[in-house]
Amino acid sequence: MTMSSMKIECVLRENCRCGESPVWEEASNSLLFVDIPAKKVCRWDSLSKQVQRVTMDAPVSSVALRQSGGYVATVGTKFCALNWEDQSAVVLATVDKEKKNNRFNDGKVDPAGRYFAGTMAEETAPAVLERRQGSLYSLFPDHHVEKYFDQVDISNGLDWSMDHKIFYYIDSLSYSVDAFDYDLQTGKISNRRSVYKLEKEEQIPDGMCIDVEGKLWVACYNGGRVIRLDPETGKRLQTVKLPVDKTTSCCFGGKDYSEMYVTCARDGLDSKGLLQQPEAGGIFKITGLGVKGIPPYPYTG
Ligand SMILES: O=C(O)[C@H](O)[C@@H](O)[C@H](O)[C@H](O)CO
Ligand SMILES: [Zn+2]
Repeated sequence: MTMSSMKIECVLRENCRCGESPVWEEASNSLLFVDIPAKKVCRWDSLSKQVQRVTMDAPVSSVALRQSGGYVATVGTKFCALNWEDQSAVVLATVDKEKKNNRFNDGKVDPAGRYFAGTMAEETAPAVLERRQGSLYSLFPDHHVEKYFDQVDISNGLDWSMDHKIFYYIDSLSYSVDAFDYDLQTGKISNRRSVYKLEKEEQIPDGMCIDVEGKLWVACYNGGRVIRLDPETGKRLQTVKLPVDKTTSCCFGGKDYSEMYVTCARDGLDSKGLLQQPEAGGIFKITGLGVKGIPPYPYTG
C-alpha cells in the first residue's frame, strides 16, 4: 500500500483582505480568485507565477468562466461580464434593488451553464451583519434571473452532485451544509435538507467544492481547515488543517484537477494574529490528497 504524502504550501502571498471564489482555468494554467473588499479579480499563472489584477467599482464576491470568452463575476448586486483584455465590465442583471446594504457573496456555474449566486447584507465585521437579508439567485444563459428563496444570512458555498441531481448549498450562519433535489433541465430546486452540521471547533462553513467521488470539501472560516464530507452518510471523512485561521473557499485545479487551492482572509485578524499567520490572505496549494476534482462549468450566456 502506498501512502499519499500530502503537502500544503502557500504559493502566493497576496495579502487578500478576503480571498474567495478560487476557479481553475485550464486553458491558461491559471487560478482565478477575488478579493471581495479590495474589489479585485485576480489571475495567478501557475507556470510563470505572475498575477494579473483587475479592480472593479464595487465588492466582487465571485468569478466564473464564460464559454464565449472572458469571465462573469458578481460585483455589488450585479451579475457582470468581464473582458480581461481591456478590463471592461458589462452589467448583465441586477438583484436586490430595494436592499441598498446588500451585496452578492459566493457564486458558481451549474452543469447547464447557469450562474448561481446569493446575496447578504454587508458586514460591519466578519460574520456581523443584519440577518436574513440575503437571497439565492441564478442568471440564466438568456440573462434573465430567477430567485430561489430569501431569508439568507450569508449565502456561501455551492456545488452540484456528479449526477447533477443534487444541489449543495451553505448559508454560513446556519452552520449546516444543505442539499436540494436538482432539476438540471429547469434549474429548479426542491426538498431542502441538512446533510452535515458543523462541530463547534469547525467554526463557520464557507466555500465548498465536490470531488470526483461525490464527496464535499468545505472551507471552515475561523476553523483553519478544509473538511471532506460524505453527503450520503452525513459523516466527516477527513480534516486538513492549514496554517491560517480564516480559510474561505477551495477548488480543485492543476494537472488533472489533482491539486486543491484554498483561499483565505486577513480581515478580522488582530495584529498578533497577523504576526502569527504571515501567510493569511495568501493562496494555498494542497497536493497529495489522493482524490481529484472536476473542471469548473462555464457560463453559457
Ligand atoms: O467570504 C465570504 O463568504 C464572506 O463574504 C466573508 O465575509 C466571510 O467568509 C464571512 O464573514 C464568514 O462567515
Ligand atoms: Zn464565502
